[in-house]
Amino acid sequence: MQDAILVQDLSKRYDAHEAVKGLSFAMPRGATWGLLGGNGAGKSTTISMLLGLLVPSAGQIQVLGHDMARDRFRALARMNFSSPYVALPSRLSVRENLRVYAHLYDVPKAERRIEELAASLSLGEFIDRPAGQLSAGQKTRAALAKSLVNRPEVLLLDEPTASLDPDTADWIRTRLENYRAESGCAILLASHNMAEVERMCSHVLMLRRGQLVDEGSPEALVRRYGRDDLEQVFLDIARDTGTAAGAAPGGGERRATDPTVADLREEA
Ligand SMILES: Nc1ncnc2c1ncn2[C@@H]1O[C@H](COP(=O)(O)OP(=O)(O)OP(=O)(O)O)[C@@H](O)[C@H]1O
Repeated sequence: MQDAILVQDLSKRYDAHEAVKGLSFAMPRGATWGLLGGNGAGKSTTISMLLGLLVPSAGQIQVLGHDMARDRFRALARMNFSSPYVALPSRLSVRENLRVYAHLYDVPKAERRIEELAASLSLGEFIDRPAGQLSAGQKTRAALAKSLVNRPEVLLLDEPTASLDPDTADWIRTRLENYRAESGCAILLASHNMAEVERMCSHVLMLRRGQLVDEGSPEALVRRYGRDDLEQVFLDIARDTGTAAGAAPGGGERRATDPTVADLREEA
Protein backbone atom coordinates (compact mmCIF):
# COMPACT_ATOMS: atom_id res chain seq x y z
CA MET A 1 0.00 0.00 0.00
CA GLN A 2 1.15 3.55 -0.74
CA ASP A 3 2.41 5.64 2.13
CA ALA A 4 0.17 8.44 3.39
CA ILE A 5 3.15 10.82 3.22
CA LEU A 6 6.52 10.13 1.61
CA VAL A 7 9.20 12.79 2.03
CA GLN A 8 12.65 12.48 0.48
CA ASP A 9 15.62 14.80 1.10
CA LEU A 10 13.34 17.77 1.73
CA SER A 11 14.97 21.15 2.34
CA LYS A 12 13.75 24.73 2.63
CA ARG A 13 16.00 27.74 2.60
CA TYR A 14 14.84 31.26 3.52
CA ASP A 15 17.63 33.43 2.11
CA ALA A 16 20.68 32.44 4.12
CA HIS A 17 18.74 30.42 6.70
CA GLU A 18 18.07 26.74 6.09
CA ALA A 19 14.84 26.03 8.01
CA VAL A 20 14.55 22.37 6.91
CA LYS A 21 17.56 20.29 5.91
CA GLY A 22 17.45 16.94 4.12
CA LEU A 23 14.29 15.62 5.83
CA SER A 24 13.16 12.12 4.82
CA PHE A 25 10.38 9.93 6.21
CA ALA A 26 7.63 7.55 5.09
CA MET A 27 4.43 7.71 7.12
CA PRO A 28 1.98 4.82 6.61
CA ARG A 29 -1.75 5.18 6.18
CA GLY A 30 -3.87 4.98 9.29
CA ALA A 31 -1.04 6.02 11.64
CA THR A 32 -0.76 9.03 13.93
CA TRP A 33 2.75 10.46 13.97
CA GLY A 34 4.22 13.34 15.94
CA LEU A 35 6.42 16.07 14.47
CA LEU A 36 8.37 17.48 17.39
CA GLY A 37 11.03 20.07 17.95
CA GLY A 38 11.68 23.27 19.87
CA ASN A 39 10.59 26.69 18.68
CA GLY A 40 12.04 27.33 15.24
CA ALA A 41 12.94 23.67 14.61
CA GLY A 42 11.11 23.66 11.26
CA LYS A 43 7.75 22.03 12.04
CA SER A 44 5.50 24.70 10.51
CA THR A 45 7.79 25.04 7.51
CA THR A 46 7.54 21.29 6.96
CA ILE A 47 3.74 21.33 7.28
CA SER A 48 3.52 24.26 4.84
CA MET A 49 5.55 22.29 2.30
CA LEU A 50 3.36 19.21 2.83
CA LEU A 51 0.35 21.40 2.03
CA GLY A 52 2.01 22.66 -1.13
CA LEU A 53 2.06 26.23 0.17
CA LEU A 54 5.78 26.63 0.35
CA VAL A 55 7.89 25.41 -2.52
CA PRO A 56 10.75 23.23 -1.26
CA SER A 57 14.28 24.34 -2.09
CA ALA A 58 15.09 20.67 -2.72
CA GLY A 59 13.56 17.24 -2.32
CA GLN A 60 10.29 15.47 -3.08
CA ILE A 61 6.94 15.05 -1.34
CA GLN A 62 4.24 12.54 -2.19
CA VAL A 63 0.90 12.55 -0.41
CA LEU A 64 -1.30 9.48 -1.03
CA GLY A 65 0.87 8.74 -4.04
CA HIS A 66 0.43 12.21 -5.57
CA ASP A 67 3.60 14.19 -6.26
CA MET A 68 3.05 17.59 -4.61
CA ALA A 69 5.21 19.33 -7.21
CA ARG A 70 3.10 18.13 -10.16
CA ASP A 71 -0.22 16.92 -8.84
CA ARG A 72 -0.96 18.72 -5.63
CA PHE A 73 -4.64 19.50 -6.22
CA ARG A 74 -5.51 15.82 -6.26
CA ALA A 75 -3.67 15.42 -2.97
CA LEU A 76 -5.22 18.55 -1.44
CA ALA A 77 -8.73 17.29 -2.13
CA ARG A 78 -7.96 14.23 0.01
CA MET A 79 -6.25 16.00 2.90
CA ASN A 80 -7.02 18.75 5.37
CA PHE A 81 -5.37 20.91 7.96
CA SER A 82 -6.09 22.57 11.27
CA SER A 83 -4.21 25.03 13.40
CA PRO A 84 -5.30 27.33 16.21
CA TYR A 85 -3.26 30.03 14.44
CA VAL A 86 -5.51 29.94 11.38
CA ALA A 87 -8.89 31.49 12.16
CA LEU A 88 -12.14 30.75 10.34
CA PRO A 89 -13.70 33.83 8.68
CA SER A 90 -15.02 35.57 11.77
CA ARG A 91 -18.28 37.15 10.59
CA LEU A 92 -19.70 33.96 9.14
CA SER A 93 -21.45 31.58 11.50
CA VAL A 94 -19.90 28.18 12.05
CA ARG A 95 -22.57 26.62 9.83
CA GLU A 96 -21.93 29.16 7.04
CA ASN A 97 -18.20 28.49 7.31
CA LEU A 98 -18.75 24.76 7.02
CA ARG A 99 -20.99 25.30 3.97
CA VAL A 100 -18.27 27.36 2.28
CA TYR A 101 -15.60 24.76 2.98
CA ALA A 102 -17.90 21.90 1.97
CA HIS A 103 -18.49 23.72 -1.31
CA LEU A 104 -14.77 24.33 -1.86
CA TYR A 105 -14.05 20.66 -1.28
CA ASP A 106 -17.04 19.64 -3.37
CA VAL A 107 -18.43 17.51 -0.54
CA PRO A 108 -21.44 15.45 -1.64
CA LYS A 109 -24.59 15.85 0.51
CA ALA A 110 -22.96 18.78 2.29
CA GLU A 111 -25.87 19.53 4.65
CA ARG A 112 -25.91 15.96 5.87
CA ARG A 113 -22.14 16.05 6.43
CA ILE A 114 -22.50 19.28 8.44
CA GLU A 115 -25.19 17.69 10.61
CA GLU A 116 -22.94 14.67 11.21
CA LEU A 117 -20.07 16.94 12.28
CA ALA A 118 -22.39 19.06 14.45
CA ALA A 119 -23.47 15.89 16.26
CA SER A 120 -20.06 14.26 16.65
CA LEU A 121 -18.28 17.49 17.70
CA SER A 122 -21.20 18.91 19.73
CA LEU A 123 -21.42 22.13 17.74
CA GLY A 124 -25.15 22.54 18.34
CA GLU A 125 -25.06 25.31 20.94
CA PHE A 126 -22.92 27.63 18.79
CA ILE A 127 -23.24 26.45 15.18
CA ASP A 128 -25.31 29.51 14.22
CA ARG A 129 -23.10 32.04 16.01
CA PRO A 130 -20.36 34.05 14.24
CA ALA A 131 -17.04 32.20 14.39
CA GLY A 132 -15.33 35.34 15.71
CA GLN A 133 -17.47 35.33 18.88
CA LEU A 134 -16.60 31.85 20.12
CA SER A 135 -14.43 30.81 23.06
CA ALA A 136 -11.06 29.18 22.36
CA GLY A 137 -12.50 25.72 22.98
CA GLN A 138 -15.49 26.37 20.70
CA LYS A 139 -13.20 27.77 18.00
CA THR A 140 -11.09 24.63 18.18
CA ARG A 141 -14.16 22.43 17.77
CA ALA A 142 -15.35 24.53 14.81
CA ALA A 143 -11.86 24.36 13.25
CA LEU A 144 -11.79 20.61 13.76
CA ALA A 145 -15.18 20.32 12.03
CA LYS A 146 -13.78 22.31 9.12
CA SER A 147 -10.74 20.04 8.94
CA LEU A 148 -12.94 16.92 8.77
CA VAL A 149 -15.55 18.29 6.37
CA ASN A 150 -14.10 16.47 3.32
CA ARG A 151 -13.45 13.23 5.25
CA PRO A 152 -9.68 13.62 4.80
CA GLU A 153 -7.39 10.63 4.40
CA VAL A 154 -4.43 12.69 5.61
CA LEU A 155 -4.84 15.26 8.37
CA LEU A 156 -2.11 17.74 9.30
CA LEU A 157 -2.55 19.29 12.73
CA ASP A 158 -0.44 22.13 14.07
CA GLU A 159 -0.78 22.17 17.88
CA PRO A 160 -4.42 21.02 17.85
CA THR A 161 -4.98 21.56 21.57
CA ALA A 162 -2.90 24.71 22.20
CA SER A 163 -4.55 27.01 24.78
CA LEU A 164 -7.31 24.55 25.68
CA ASP A 165 -8.14 23.49 29.22
CA PRO A 166 -7.17 19.86 30.02
CA ASP A 167 -10.75 18.61 29.82
CA THR A 168 -11.46 20.20 26.42
CA ALA A 169 -8.04 19.09 25.12
CA ASP A 170 -8.79 15.53 26.18
CA TRP A 171 -12.18 15.72 24.48
CA ILE A 172 -10.56 16.90 21.21
CA ARG A 173 -7.96 14.10 21.33
CA THR A 174 -10.69 11.52 21.79
CA ARG A 175 -12.60 12.88 18.77
CA LEU A 176 -9.44 12.76 16.67
CA GLU A 177 -8.71 9.20 17.77
CA ASN A 178 -12.30 8.20 16.96
CA TYR A 179 -12.05 9.75 13.50
CA ARG A 180 -8.77 7.98 12.80
CA ALA A 181 -10.16 4.65 14.01
CA GLU A 182 -13.33 4.86 11.92
CA SER A 183 -11.79 6.36 8.75
CA GLY A 184 -8.23 5.01 8.61
CA CYS A 185 -6.99 8.59 8.22
CA ALA A 186 -3.28 9.27 8.77
CA ILE A 187 -2.60 12.14 11.18
CA LEU A 188 0.63 14.13 11.41
CA LEU A 189 0.63 16.17 14.56
CA ALA A 190 2.99 19.02 15.43
CA SER A 191 2.75 19.55 19.17
CA HIS A 192 4.61 20.85 22.18
CA ASN A 193 2.50 18.73 24.49
CA MET A 194 4.49 15.57 25.16
CA ALA A 195 1.70 13.84 27.09
CA GLU A 196 -0.54 14.35 24.05
CA VAL A 197 2.12 12.91 21.75
CA GLU A 198 2.72 9.91 24.01
CA ARG A 199 -0.99 9.21 24.06
CA MET A 200 -1.76 9.67 20.38
CA CYS A 201 1.36 8.95 18.34
CA SER A 202 2.80 5.57 17.39
CA HIS A 203 5.94 7.23 15.99
CA VAL A 204 7.70 10.52 16.55
CA LEU A 205 9.99 12.58 14.31
CA MET A 206 12.36 14.76 16.34
CA LEU A 207 13.57 17.91 14.57
CA ARG A 208 16.35 20.20 15.71
CA ARG A 209 17.39 23.20 13.63
CA GLY A 210 15.61 21.78 10.63
CA GLN A 211 17.19 18.33 10.79
CA LEU A 212 15.73 15.00 11.75
CA VAL A 213 17.88 14.09 14.74
CA ASP A 214 15.97 11.04 15.98
CA GLU A 215 12.78 9.07 15.47
CA GLY A 216 10.91 6.10 16.86
CA SER A 217 7.93 5.18 18.99
CA PRO A 218 7.58 7.24 22.18
CA GLU A 219 8.36 4.11 24.23
CA ALA A 220 11.49 3.32 22.18
CA LEU A 221 12.76 6.91 22.47
CA VAL A 222 12.19 6.96 26.23
CA ARG A 223 14.13 3.71 26.54
CA ARG A 224 16.93 4.83 24.21
CA TYR A 225 17.52 8.04 26.18
CA GLY A 226 17.20 6.26 29.52
CA ARG A 227 14.44 8.63 30.59
CA ASP A 228 11.06 8.38 32.34
CA ASP A 229 8.96 10.11 29.71
CA LEU A 230 8.98 11.84 26.34
CA GLU A 231 9.22 15.30 27.87
CA GLN A 232 12.65 14.46 29.25
CA VAL A 233 13.71 13.05 25.87
CA PHE A 234 12.49 16.24 24.21
CA LEU A 235 14.57 18.36 26.59
CA ASP A 236 17.66 16.21 25.99
CA ILE A 237 17.33 16.69 22.25
CA ALA A 238 16.29 20.34 22.22
CA ARG A 239 18.87 21.52 24.77
CA ASP A 240 21.70 20.11 22.77
CA THR A 241 21.65 23.39 20.81
CA GLY A 242 19.66 25.60 23.14
CA THR A 243 16.71 25.98 20.74
CA ALA A 244 14.14 24.87 23.34
CA ALA A 245 14.35 28.27 25.02
CA GLY A 246 12.44 29.76 22.11
CA ALA A 247 15.11 31.33 19.94
CA ALA A 248 13.71 31.51 16.42
CA PRO A 249 15.95 33.54 14.14
CA GLY A 250 14.00 35.38 11.52
CA GLY A 251 10.70 35.02 13.41
CA GLY A 252 8.46 33.38 10.79
CA GLU A 253 4.87 34.61 10.86
CA ARG A 254 1.74 32.50 11.00
CA ARG A 255 -0.56 32.62 8.01
CA ALA A 256 -3.77 34.57 8.36
CA THR A 257 -5.86 32.44 6.03
CA ASP A 258 -6.42 28.76 5.59
CA PRO A 259 -3.76 27.60 3.15
CA THR A 260 -5.51 24.52 1.85
CA VAL A 261 -8.61 26.42 0.94
CA ALA A 262 -6.63 29.30 -0.52
CA ASP A 263 -5.07 26.77 -2.85
CA LEU A 264 -8.36 25.13 -3.75
CA ARG A 265 -9.79 28.55 -4.52
CA GLU A 266 -6.79 29.27 -6.72
CA GLU A 267 -7.58 26.10 -8.61
CA ALA A 268 -11.28 27.00 -9.10
N1 LIG B 1 8.97 33.35 6.05
C1 LIG B 1 10.13 33.14 6.69
N2 LIG B 1 11.23 33.85 6.37
C2 LIG B 1 12.42 33.65 6.99
N3 LIG B 1 12.61 32.72 7.96
C3 LIG B 1 11.55 31.99 8.32
C4 LIG B 1 10.27 32.15 7.72
N4 LIG B 1 9.40 31.26 8.31
C5 LIG B 1 10.12 30.60 9.22
N5 LIG B 1 11.41 31.02 9.24
C6 LIG B 1 12.49 30.53 10.10
O1 LIG B 1 12.64 29.13 9.83
C7 LIG B 1 12.87 28.43 11.05
C8 LIG B 1 11.81 27.36 11.24
O2 LIG B 1 10.58 28.01 11.53
P1 LIG B 1 9.22 27.20 11.76
O3 LIG B 1 8.12 28.21 11.91
O4 LIG B 1 9.10 26.18 10.70
O5 LIG B 1 9.54 26.48 13.15
P2 LIG B 1 8.56 25.69 14.13
O6 LIG B 1 9.26 24.43 14.47
O7 LIG B 1 7.20 25.59 13.55
O8 LIG B 1 8.55 26.64 15.39
P3 LIG B 1 7.41 26.94 16.52
O9 LIG B 1 7.38 25.75 17.43
O10 LIG B 1 7.95 28.17 17.21
O11 LIG B 1 6.11 27.20 15.82
C9 LIG B 1 12.90 29.47 12.17
O12 LIG B 1 14.24 29.82 12.41
C10 LIG B 1 12.13 30.64 11.58
O13 LIG B 1 12.54 31.86 12.12
